[in-house]
Amino acid sequence: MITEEELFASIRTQADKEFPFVVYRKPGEKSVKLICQTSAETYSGEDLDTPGFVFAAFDSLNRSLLIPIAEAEVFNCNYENRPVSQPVPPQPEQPMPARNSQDQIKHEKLVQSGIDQIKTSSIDKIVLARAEKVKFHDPDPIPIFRRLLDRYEDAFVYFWYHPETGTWMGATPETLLHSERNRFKTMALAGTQVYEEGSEITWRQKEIEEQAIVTSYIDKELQKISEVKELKIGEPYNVRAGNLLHIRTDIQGSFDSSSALSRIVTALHPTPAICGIPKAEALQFILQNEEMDREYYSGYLGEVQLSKEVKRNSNRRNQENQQFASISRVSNLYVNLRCMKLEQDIAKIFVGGGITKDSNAGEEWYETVNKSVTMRRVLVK
Ligand SMILES: C=C(O[C@@H]1C=C(C(=O)O)C=C[C@H]1O)C(=O)O
Repeated sequence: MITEEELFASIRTQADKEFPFVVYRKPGEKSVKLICQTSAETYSGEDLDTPGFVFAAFDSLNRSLLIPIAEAEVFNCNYENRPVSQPVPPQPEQPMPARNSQDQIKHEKLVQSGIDQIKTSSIDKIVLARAEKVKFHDPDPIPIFRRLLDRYEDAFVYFWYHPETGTWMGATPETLLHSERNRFKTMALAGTQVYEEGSEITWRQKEIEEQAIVTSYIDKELQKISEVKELKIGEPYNVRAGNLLHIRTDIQGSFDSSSALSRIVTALHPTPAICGIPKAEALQFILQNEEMDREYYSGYLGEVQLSKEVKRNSNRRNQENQQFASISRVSNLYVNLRCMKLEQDIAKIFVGGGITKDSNAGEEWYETVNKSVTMRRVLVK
């Protein structure tokens, strides 16, 4: 364990060297982990077989990067969240985009073309995104990362740097895959509304359906993988992510061969929560129409095949509490949402939303503005 001061000093030292690193905290945990690569080398993370931390782009044709544990120093720190003043309803500290801005006109046009495409094709859902450029005042990324840690306890909060990708940060509510030994968990997350303290939560039919089609699509895709067994789909429930609420269904199962992990990830990514249904057609529409490179936004990131020591009690009589330690392999991958790329004094905040035949372009614009609040809030002086 290192102290908070040591943690931030180590990040600075590593950043000065311009060697790859990632520092992150998993949802609901106190411990912040820093993984510092000991060289500037580029390693590929495609196989999901080498223990390390992977950072994969949205478009699988682009490179997936890895910081291998064998090539890195790892530090852990118990981080004490500092209290945040949280105005209700939350007020973003950065100015919101102007009404009828160029960005708004452009995004609404894109969404409308998505709706038209859905109405005239076999596509059910397309997720369309944009990047919002926000100027920030303090070029030092560490205070921004600390505010992310303080504000978003229930998210996967990270700060990643690699010479190949530049600096990225995010606080994502979405798990792509957790796996331990031969068991895995994933989730279907969709539907968005602004969280308002104390008010009763109701969803429109459109949002309920949008989330349900994500669940059944994931179910169907996983069933196609022969190594996947014991698939269980939970009931949908509400989850809060910063200033927003979403509908979530938990999905779990087991697999019976070690190579199944990368097959599951290939089947899931890009999920219908960030790409669409059917996947190939939605992807093609996105790549042809979004007019931006998503880069690592809506890609995935996280721990791959890390060793975890598991202590198990022996069941044998007369050996009370005798423990056996064994090592299991654990992966924790998240979808890279509510994230931004930091370039000098400009933060590029990436935000998107799912479009179905019943969507409205104006509402979709506001959904992306609301989603941008997660990152705007931490870009203060
Ligand atoms: C695409 C994003 O979020 C995804 C899309 C959602 C939606 O369409 O309602 C909700 C949660 C996420 O699965 C994003 O945050 O950029």
